Amino acid sequence: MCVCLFQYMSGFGNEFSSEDPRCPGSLPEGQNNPQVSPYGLYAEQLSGSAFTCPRPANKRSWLYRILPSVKHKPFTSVPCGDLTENWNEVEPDPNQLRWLPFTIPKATEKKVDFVAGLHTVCGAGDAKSRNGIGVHPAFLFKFSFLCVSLCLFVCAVPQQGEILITTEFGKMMVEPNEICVIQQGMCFSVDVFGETRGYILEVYGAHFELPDLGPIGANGLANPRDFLCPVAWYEDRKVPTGYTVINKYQGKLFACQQDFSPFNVVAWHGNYTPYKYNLKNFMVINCVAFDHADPSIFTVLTAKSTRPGVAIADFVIFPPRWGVADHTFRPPYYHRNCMSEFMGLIKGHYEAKEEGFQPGGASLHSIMTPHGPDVDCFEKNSTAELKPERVAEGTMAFMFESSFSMAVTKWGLHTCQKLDKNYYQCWEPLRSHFNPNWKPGKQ
Ligand SMILES: O=C(O)Cc1cc(O)ccc1O
Ligand SMILES: [Fe+2]
Repeated sequence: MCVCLFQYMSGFGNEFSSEDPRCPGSLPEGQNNPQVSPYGLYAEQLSGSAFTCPRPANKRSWLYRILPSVKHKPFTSVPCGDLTENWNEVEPDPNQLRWLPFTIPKATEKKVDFVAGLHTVCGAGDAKSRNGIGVHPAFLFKFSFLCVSLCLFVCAVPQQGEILITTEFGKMMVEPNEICVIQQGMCFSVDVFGETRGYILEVYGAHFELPDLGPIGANGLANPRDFLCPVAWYEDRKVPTGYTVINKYQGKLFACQQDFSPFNVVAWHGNYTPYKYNLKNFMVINCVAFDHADPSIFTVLTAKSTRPGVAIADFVIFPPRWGVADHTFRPPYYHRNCMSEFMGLIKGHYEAKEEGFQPGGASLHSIMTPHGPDVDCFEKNSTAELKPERVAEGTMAFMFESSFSMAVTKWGLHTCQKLDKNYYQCWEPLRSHFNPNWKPGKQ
């Protein structure tokens, strides 16, 4: 475990600025492109939105670096392993799907780095038209140096083991129950300190935003001040083997070599940055009268589509909270959804399925596929005394909810060998309680 302490700046989408303290004055004052930048640095812009995007959606950062990113040898294609964007590998499967915890390679086995540790389980859409998503459970043991520059927006959810993410903007230590977002084009590397597992959501063409709060008011859910962005940190070193930068481009991986560290940014400013967020800071809104509120009240981040209110992907959590609803079946309801629901469990037990859905595992309930509480949950909660009680204590389940109809990959259905073939059986014992002689007020 790494005990280094890192510094962060707080806020969501702020205009941040940061200088590595070893080089005071490295950020040019009053302009972005001085004829000669302080300390002889190169100025480089990273655009996260079209130049012409309206101001609230306009994102870019200026990086002042020892050498510019352009100084690299040509990219060549490298194997993608289990990372895919081929959504036609297997026949569509509309069933409720559940996976047992994905296996993490053991310390004795060969090292698995971040890229080799990614396995696409489901997704949809197309990176070329920049409309779609991919879900990649990640499990790896040891890190070998790699830099990854991705053409997408990545939301990483570590489930076991902390991950040290070095980016062009600085370093972030992200532990389970925290999430981090790396944005399109940002170069980063991942260090792990033992057996590590997590979930990655890749969004091809939209930024994650905080959801609107509507009638909730100005505060609540994920508050902007709880998002943390790294501070500038650079290294000026060469390694005999050179550096490999892996680029995910149009759904495929490419590698290039360069003889200097890509983490050579001495100072930067802008509103396009990586960030992390601790889920314990989520200010939970919940029903205090009756009925079960839709899980959209637990949305941490949303990547909006162009249709109002319809997300390419929402990142939703099921945090510890009080359940107090009167005369109500309190757990999730039975439902069929026009959205796809991919769920994972960071820790604890999920309220609708105390057993079977395990930390490090996953489930997928596709568009209009019926799902809901298992039989134990239904029977228990139909007769439970409705006193105020803590729900999901010590638990953190999450959902990637998407308007895309997701395809499951060959890896997800077969190769991983983690598909729980008996999942449907958790609803089999549900029996009819129908009583045709039922009279109002007599039950
Ligand atoms: O299916 C699930 O378990 C997720 C979910 C939870 C909830 O409280 C309401 C709807 C929903 O899809
Ligand atoms: Fe659901």
